[in-house]
Amino acid sequence: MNVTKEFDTIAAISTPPGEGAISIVRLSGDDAVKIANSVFVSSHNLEEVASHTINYGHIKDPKREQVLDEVMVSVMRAPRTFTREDIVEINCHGGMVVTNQVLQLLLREGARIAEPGEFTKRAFLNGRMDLSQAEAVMDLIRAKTDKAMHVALNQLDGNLSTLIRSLRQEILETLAQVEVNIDYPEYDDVEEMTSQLLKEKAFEVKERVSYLLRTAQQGKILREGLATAIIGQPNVGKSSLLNYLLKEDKAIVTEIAGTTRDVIEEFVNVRGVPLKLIDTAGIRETDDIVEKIGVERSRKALQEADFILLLLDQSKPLSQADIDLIKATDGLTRLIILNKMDLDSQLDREALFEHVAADDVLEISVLGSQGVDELEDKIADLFFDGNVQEKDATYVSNIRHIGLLEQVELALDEVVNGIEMEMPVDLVQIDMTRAWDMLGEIVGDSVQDELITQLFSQFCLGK
Ligand SMILES: Nc1nc2c(c(=O)[nH]1)N(C=O)[C@@H](CNc1ccc(C(=O)N[C@@H](CCC(=O)O)C(=O)O)cc1)CN2
Ligand SMILES: Nc1nc2c(ncn2[C@@H]2O[C@H](COP(=O)(O)OP(=O)(O)OP(=O)(O)O)[C@@H](O)[C@H]2O)c(=O)[nH]1
Ligand SMILES: [Mg+2]
Repeated sequence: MNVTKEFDTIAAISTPPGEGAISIVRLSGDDAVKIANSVFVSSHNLEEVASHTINYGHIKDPKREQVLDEVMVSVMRAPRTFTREDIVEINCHGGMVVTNQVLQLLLREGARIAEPGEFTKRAFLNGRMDLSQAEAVMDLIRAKTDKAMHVALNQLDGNLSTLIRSLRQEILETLAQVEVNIDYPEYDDVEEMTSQLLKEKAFEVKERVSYLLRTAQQGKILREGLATAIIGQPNVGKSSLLNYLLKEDKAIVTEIAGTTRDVIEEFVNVRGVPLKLIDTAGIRETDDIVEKIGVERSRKALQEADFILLLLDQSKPLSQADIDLIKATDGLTRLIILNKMDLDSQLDREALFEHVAADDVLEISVLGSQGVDELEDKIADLFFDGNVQEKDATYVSNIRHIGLLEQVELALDEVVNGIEMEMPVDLVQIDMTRAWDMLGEIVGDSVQDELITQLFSQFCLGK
């Protein structure tokens, strides 16, 4: 780790902007206590209070003899703190004006405004957590469902780190053994033995990396939500379905075809699967300029979606336009939904099954709340393979981690191939070492300064 450590004292407002009951201004660094004390008026002297205490008093601008706020101030002495530095947290009354003035005062007294994520960055640089744990802090804040939260918490606990470290350790031991064999060849067939060892280990580690990558698809969905486009012709009930799943009247529903003009996105949790639901304008030929743009956006949403709910109105005959949409979504992950089952059927099922598998078709009535439970079951089944998820399973959900693991997989493949092609051991060693390096990047044992800077800059201010 060669990111230069800075020990100046940083300050930021760590609570969300706006009105609240309390807001917290946080300081971290060597001078945190001194700076806070210089603006704190109280019977407690912060430089003398016991660590991990909270202390009542007032914040006062020493130059202007003006009291800014009545506060509670926590003092936490290094190293048993979040950043492993001295931390002071000033609990202000939760208004933006007062809180900002307190912050300004601290900056005047010698603190520097923190960059986004800088507190967590210090926790990382000071060795309190590794990179994947620091990334989990952000995931935790952004988690949109229980499951996503569990994945993040699990990663914050260091479970992914432990797994990655054990893989690294195994590679390292193998590489060490290879060195020993090369330096002290006791047997004639040492070359052969060494190759076999490398091949076996590369294979073993690769299996485990591949397994982790298989969890990634689900992990990514848990984190970002599954982009799910509701498409179909005008008036089939797309917006009605969105509202039903959301349990909220979000989108406008009318009996007029062409009601939805723009793409509407909403996040909804369906049996633990986080869906980013996208309601679209009904797709049809039209001369209306606004509707035309809407239809174009619908087609774009269709292309970008991970998952498609194609709605048909079963109270109408199957039209060429329906068939066109069925064809356009062929090969994509989709469900065909026949809506308006409360009405008499006009849709020829046999004609439909010429184009789609019966298994992919579901009959519902949004208005009559029929079949929607089955729809939710089906969505959950599709994404969790019908298995009950282990609550504590370790997922890889971070795109950076996924990219690195894919490279590790490739490097390990090269090891296996290299040996099968009887390449010299020292060349194969290079690939094995590369796999070790890239695993290190996940936990941050070997990363570039720029990457660290870039990663933490995505954090919230004050975190
Ligand atoms: N007011 C406040 N609430 C907060 C935080 C914070 O910084 N301030 N956190 C920030 O995100 C989270 C809590 N995370 C924390 C993690 C570690 C330590 C800490 O002091 N760790 C010490 C051990 C402390 C002990 O055992 O007594 C250490 O690791 O050495 C503190 C907070 C959520 N709530
Ligand atoms: N009978 C019946 N009517 C329904 C059902 N679902 C929706 N509708 C009605 O169908 C009409 C159109 O519904 P919307 O949800 O606006 O349809 P849409 O697909 O979003 O239409 P556009 O936005 O115009 O593309 C409304 O009058 C709904 O009340 C259903 O299951 N049964
Ligand atoms: Mg609509």
